[in-house]
Amino acid sequence: MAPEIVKVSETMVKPRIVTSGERAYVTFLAGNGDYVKGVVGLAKGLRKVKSAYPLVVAVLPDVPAEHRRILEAQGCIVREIEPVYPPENQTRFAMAYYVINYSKLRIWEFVEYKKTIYLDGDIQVYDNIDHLFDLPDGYFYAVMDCFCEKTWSHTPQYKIGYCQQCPDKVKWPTEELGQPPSLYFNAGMFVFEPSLHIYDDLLKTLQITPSTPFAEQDFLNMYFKEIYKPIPLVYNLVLAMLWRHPENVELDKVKVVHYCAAGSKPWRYTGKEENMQREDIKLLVKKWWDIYKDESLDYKNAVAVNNQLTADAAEAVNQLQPLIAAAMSQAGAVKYVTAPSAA
Ligand SMILES: O=c1ccn([C@@H]2O[C@H](COP(=O)(O)OP(=O)(O)O)[C@@H](O)[C@H]2O)c(=O)[nH]1
Ligand SMILES: OC[C@H]1O[C@H](O[C@@H]2[C@@H](O)[C@H](O)[C@@H](O)[C@H](O)[C@@H]2O)[C@H](O)[C@@H](O)[C@H]1O
Ligand SMILES: [Mn+2]
Repeated sequence: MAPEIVKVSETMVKPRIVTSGERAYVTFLAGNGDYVKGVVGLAKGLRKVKSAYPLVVAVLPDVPAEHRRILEAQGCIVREIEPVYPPENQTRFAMAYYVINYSKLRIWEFVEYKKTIYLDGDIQVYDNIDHLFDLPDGYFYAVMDCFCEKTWSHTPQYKIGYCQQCPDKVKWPTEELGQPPSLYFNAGMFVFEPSLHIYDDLLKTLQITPSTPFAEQDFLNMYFKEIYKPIPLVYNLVLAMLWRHPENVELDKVKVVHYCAAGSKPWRYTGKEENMQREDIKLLVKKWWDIYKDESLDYKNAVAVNNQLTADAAEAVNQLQPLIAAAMSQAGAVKYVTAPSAA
């Protein structure tokens, strides 16, 4: 039986006055390596789709001052967080570096925002998704993951070829393995509400939860299991879906692309890894680079363009003013039109 995917309306049902301070996109940056390029690309992509909300970057202490400067120069709000480590145990993570991803949990402390959308640094937004902030409060929204990549080879679902993306292809053997796995989301993108209460409980629960191969992604799936609501795949295309479940993907409708397949990080792309010579992968990597290299999307240029447009508009009103006054005096009206002062 197919899981119920939340119907997302792209137009607000009732326009609600929201002070932009209530909402923000949040991403996470660790280390002094090249992920900073991913975050710069994300900041420019959100600007290109005219998102109305800021991008907050939660940085670990090891992110160098130069990288923080680059991000601030791109209009990001940079906030330092302390690392979060899972309890000591012998887990082998699917990727050794996943251990740092538990630090993502710090973003529940960002309670100056009522509603936030988390995006990995290896994600790009190609269509405006601000409407997701209007999803009803009290739930955890994210896109369902896929179990078919080798990174899942430690799981029973991988071993029997079961995937939640096609639950009828290989039936889950309940008599042998009990209940099928609960719906499982990819933790590279999710809509959530920061809360100090949840934050404290997350950290407390983490300390008594043995770590598992997909680190904080497994933990978040366990923790939010009761309130998780799947949203359409267009909001987080995990690249492996292109070759594992092409029947579920309409690439021209995809709004958010998650470059998480091995070898697909655009800023490191060599095309040598498996699947990386696919035409759709090459196109998506080029799309990412087109935004990353587009200087008109740099914060300083975008602000300059915006200021110029504002000044031009004020000048146009000033030039129109006497014509309006003359027309109104001819029409016998005596009221005087004053132009808005130039910003
Ligand atoms: O060296 C690193 C590794 C990871 N990350 C952050 O942690 C997120 C999750 O890691 P990654 O996206 O590589 O995991 P994947 O989605 O590929 O499994 C990244 O997107 C970055 O935001 C980072 O900043 N530096
Ligand atoms: O720390 C665990 C990570 O787990 C997830 O990545 C995985 C997952 O998507 C698998 O399904 C894919 O097979 C794999 O390629 C991919 O790396 C999140 O994207 C990332 O943000 C982070 O939570
Ligand atoms: Mn990722």
